[in-house]
Amino acid sequence: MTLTFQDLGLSSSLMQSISKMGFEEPSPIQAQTIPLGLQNKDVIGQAQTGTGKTAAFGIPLIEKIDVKQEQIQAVVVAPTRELAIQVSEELYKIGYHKRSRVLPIYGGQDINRQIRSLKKNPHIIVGTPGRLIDHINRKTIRLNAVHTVVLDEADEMLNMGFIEDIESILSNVPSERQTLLFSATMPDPIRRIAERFMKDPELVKVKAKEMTVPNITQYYLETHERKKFDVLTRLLDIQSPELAIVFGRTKRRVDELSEALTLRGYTAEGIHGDLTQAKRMSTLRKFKEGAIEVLVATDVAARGLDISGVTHVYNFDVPQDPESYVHRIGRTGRAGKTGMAMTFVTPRELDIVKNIERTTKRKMDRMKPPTVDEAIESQQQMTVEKIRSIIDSENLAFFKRTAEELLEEFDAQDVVAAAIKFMTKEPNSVEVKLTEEAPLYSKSKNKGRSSSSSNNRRRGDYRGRDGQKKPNNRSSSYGDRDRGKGNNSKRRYSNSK
Ligand SMILES: Nc1ncnc2c1ncn2[C@@H]1O[C@H](COP(=O)(O)OP(=O)(O)OP(=O)(O)O)[C@@H](O)[C@H]1O
Ligand SMILES: [Mg+2]
Repeated sequence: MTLTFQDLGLSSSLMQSISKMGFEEPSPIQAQTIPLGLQNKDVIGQAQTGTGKTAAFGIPLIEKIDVKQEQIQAVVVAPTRELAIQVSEELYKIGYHKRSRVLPIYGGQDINRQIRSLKKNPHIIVGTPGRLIDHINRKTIRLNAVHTVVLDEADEMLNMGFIEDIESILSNVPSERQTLLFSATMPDPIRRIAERFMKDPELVKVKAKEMTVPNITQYYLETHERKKFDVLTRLLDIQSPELAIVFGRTKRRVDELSEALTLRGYTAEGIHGDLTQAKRMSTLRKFKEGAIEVLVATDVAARGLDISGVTHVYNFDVPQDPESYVHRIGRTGRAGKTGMAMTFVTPRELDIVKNIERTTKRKMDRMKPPTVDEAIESQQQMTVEKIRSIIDSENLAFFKRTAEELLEEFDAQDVVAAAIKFMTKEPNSVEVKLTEEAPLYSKSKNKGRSSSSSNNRRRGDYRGRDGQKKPNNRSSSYGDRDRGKGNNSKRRYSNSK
């Protein structure tokens, strides 16, 4: 029998919130972490992307909040502003009926306004390390009543150079506390933090044969650097994703790709660490609302992002290492939904695919780059479907006389063919500029080569949050067989079974 949230002995106000959020049953990491959290045990949690780690710590954390006590009782530390916002929104929803107060605290926001918000006695704060330290130093935050600390995406905080800040935060909260740490990997510095600052932590590692969830179908396409862009646009035409994320290796790449896609008639925008906070937020908002179909991003920019409705991930440039592959494709196939991931590799990069497959213990299927004809064919197919649905649903009386006239003059087949041609998106060959990237060499072959995107790994990169997407009726006949399955309003995990 599967465990229910009821079995976990949650209070009625939390049960109410959880059911309003549409969660039917706990995900595996939740089933294991929530009881430990409620027993005040320290926990180190590791689980696949998109499997509900936020609620895994959020539910016990909020259960333990005493709303009558007007003090900060829990601190969640997250690597970026967008992630801090995303986590605090999820905690707000979980604590909605309990009326617990959550405040996100991050850099780039007016500090005086934050100080005023802090005076309103939030029960929980979710902050980025730098800004939390700032408030600790200014003594504008009182942490003496904190009984729970959560470190979310600890390895990412390490990558971003926050390790000392985290140590300093942990030294500033009462030692009689519970600490929960979530990390995709456990490099030594994180292990040391666990040894130094945690009490007998219980390791909750959701056993998964594979690092990636099974509901993402994974493909690789062998293609030459110069052909990648055409392959991408053909795939976009054929697969017609609802929302797609295209990953590029560098910031320049992201800028050039989003510009090139726009020139070719796609609604695309890019996010990376050099853009202003306001710009990144507005781009993410548009993407969540469906006003942008294609989001082009660097690895770090998209980490942890929980955007519902991302159906396709394209690795325009092969990812640096297996971990970044796992995080990239993990932007789709979240909460049990299905997704597709396509990784472009140049012939010299084929080793990297092998290496990823070895690490994730999952084979990628080979997909042949589509030809122009296939792209046109599928566009035609879409036109035909459009015509079918117009015939089914619309009153065409007004157009019939003209149709008769045309049919008197021409052969029926010619008339229909002309109409299909007119309605079908022609392949667009507007010239675009893309600077070539050198192939990435497999690490095992070429140790010590510095990573070309490491300059993206810096403070203040960002994430965003789930949103609703406008309905999109486009459909296609190729490559997206699983699309839309599982997008029902009840949210259920199927990837654990
Ligand atoms: N029990 C549940 N049933 C259905 N949906 C859930 C459940 N728990 C969480 N979700 C939803 O699943 C989505 C992914 O959750 P979350 O962002 O916490 O994943 P994560 O494990 O932290 O992923 P990442 O490793 O990418 O950070 C969210 O939209 C969340 O609301
Ligand atoms: Mg997360």
